[in-house]
Amino acid sequence: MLNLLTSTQIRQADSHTISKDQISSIDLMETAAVAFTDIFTNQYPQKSTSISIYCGTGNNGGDGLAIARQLKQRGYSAISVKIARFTDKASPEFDANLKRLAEVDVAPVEIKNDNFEGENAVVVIDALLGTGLSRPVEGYYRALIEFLNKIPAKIVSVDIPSGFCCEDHIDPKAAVIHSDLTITFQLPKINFFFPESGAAINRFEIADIGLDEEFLAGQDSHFKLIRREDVQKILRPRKQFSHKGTFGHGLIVAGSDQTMGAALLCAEACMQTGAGLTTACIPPQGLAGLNARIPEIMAIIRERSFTFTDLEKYNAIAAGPGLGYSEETVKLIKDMVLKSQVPLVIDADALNMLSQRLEWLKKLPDYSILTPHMKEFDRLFGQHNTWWGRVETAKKKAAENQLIIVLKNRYTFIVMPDGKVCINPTGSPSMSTGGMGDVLTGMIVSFLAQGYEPKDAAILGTYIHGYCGENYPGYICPPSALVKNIPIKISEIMGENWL
Ligand SMILES: NC(=O)C1=CN([C@@H]2O[C@H](COP(=O)(O)OP(=O)(O)OC[C@H]3O[C@@H](n4cnc5c(N)ncnc54)[C@H](O)[C@@H]3O)[C@@H](O)[C@H]2O)[C@@H](O)CC1
Ligand SMILES: Nc1ncnc2c1ncn2[C@@H]1O[C@H](COP(=O)(O)OP(=O)(O)O)[C@@H](O)[C@H]1O
Ligand SMILES: [K+]
Repeated sequence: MLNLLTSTQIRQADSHTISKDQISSIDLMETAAVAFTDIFTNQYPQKSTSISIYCGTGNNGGDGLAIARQLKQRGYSAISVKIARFTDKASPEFDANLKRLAEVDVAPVEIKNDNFEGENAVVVIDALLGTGLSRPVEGYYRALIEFLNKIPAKIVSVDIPSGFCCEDHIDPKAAVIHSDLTITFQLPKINFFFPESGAAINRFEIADIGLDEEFLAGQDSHFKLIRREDVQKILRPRKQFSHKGTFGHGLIVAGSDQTMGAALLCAEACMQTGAGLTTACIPPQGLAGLNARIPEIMAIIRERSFTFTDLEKYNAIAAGPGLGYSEETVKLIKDMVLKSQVPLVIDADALNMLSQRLEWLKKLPDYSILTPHMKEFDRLFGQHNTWWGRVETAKKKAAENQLIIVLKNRYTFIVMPDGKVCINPTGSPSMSTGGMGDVLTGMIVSFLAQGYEPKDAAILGTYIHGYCGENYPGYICPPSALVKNIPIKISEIMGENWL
């Protein structure tokens, strides 16, 4: 997994690379400017595009000046450079690149107060402030950021949107550039994955600047980004001499009168993800629908006051999707919490029951997996004002109770009992439609049934769920369509290894 680092750690990686590779800071800046320009010119190939580059006087501004020179040398003809000269301080690399700007025919304009001239460029490159941000942005910088956010130009930020805080709580009132594209150096920054960054980070791309990989991987960090190769390493091919018993039996306890679809989606996801057998425990009204829609699934009919007498025959159990919240369902889930010998996947209504009975947290089998969305999470662990706060609480609760918490969002956080937070990069807004979470639960329980370790099942389920959704060729991805794609998408990820 990719180790995600704080700004301080990235700065240390800069210094380490500079001393280890015996390159100068100005050379590293040049590499960064070239890497940025390569991506930028791919996005905006039209050389007549009018581009205004706003530079601060630190190293982010230094990058901006080097990028201006690069663009001009590559034939971009309508380049203007604006320097926000709000203090007398300037970094040596900024000064050096300002001198080098004379190599190309660009005369920078200095901005010294908030008397900004109109801006008509089609693209603005934002090189005002980078990871050196040490306090909230106020005064002229704030005014300039607010001014740029109002103009119609597309904004491409260098490294981070100016004013962006790379880790810890995000202040919604902070002045920050609203970028259309951020071209970030070496690693995505931790807060790129937090929903509050949505206004500042629409989309990001990574520019490799050659920092020492071993040093980056060796830094202490809780945050890891899941990559395709991690998932490929975990997935096992299905063996030749196998049979349905090889791939486990998943049980789905779900469904009620008005939400039977959740049970069907969850059970089908379990089957399509590869469990050898899937049984859905549903009320009698659901049986005809289940048999008609998914003949592969077996059913246990849940009459009033039903309890399990044979829980041990299942390799993995999920509870909650569309289950309903009644005295009987509470009794059923309590019984499972107390009796199950295997980790449970707890979702939806079962999570809501848990939030009223927090004493169950300690009683759940170790490595059980909770899959809350934001509202379910807050119902469980209290109201939170920030996602950073939510992740901190999740780390604490996962450790205290030896649980895995899959906190769902655009980039789902999988919080492990050891405090590690694995961030899932896959998924798309086409997946924001009811029933999507039920599919995720079915996929996770399926991987558990097949014998994957709980932490691997959570990673595989979440990554592949998002992968299926982001590759769906449509404006929305209906969960019932996603489910049908799962087997093809798993073999696509596995490549030649799928059999
Ligand atoms: N050699 C290196 O270290 C490299 C640095 N790079 C660039 O350097 C950037 C970091 O540069 P710096 O550390 O110079 O920092 P910045 O360019 O982000 O900021 C520099 C100045 O802004 C001041 N400042 C901080 N917060 C402020 C605020 N709220 N309001 C007004 N002024 C504020 C600081 O005191 C500092 O003088 C990265 O984001 C990246 O763009 C890249 O060129 C890669 C190589
Ligand atoms: N914009 C998005 N980008 C990526 N993934 C998304 C997006 N919207 C929803 N999802 C994914 O879809 C699932 C929705 O789960 P949930 O809210 O529990 O849905 P439901 O309760 O309707 O089944 C989560 O796994 C979430 O990560
Ligand atoms: K910037």
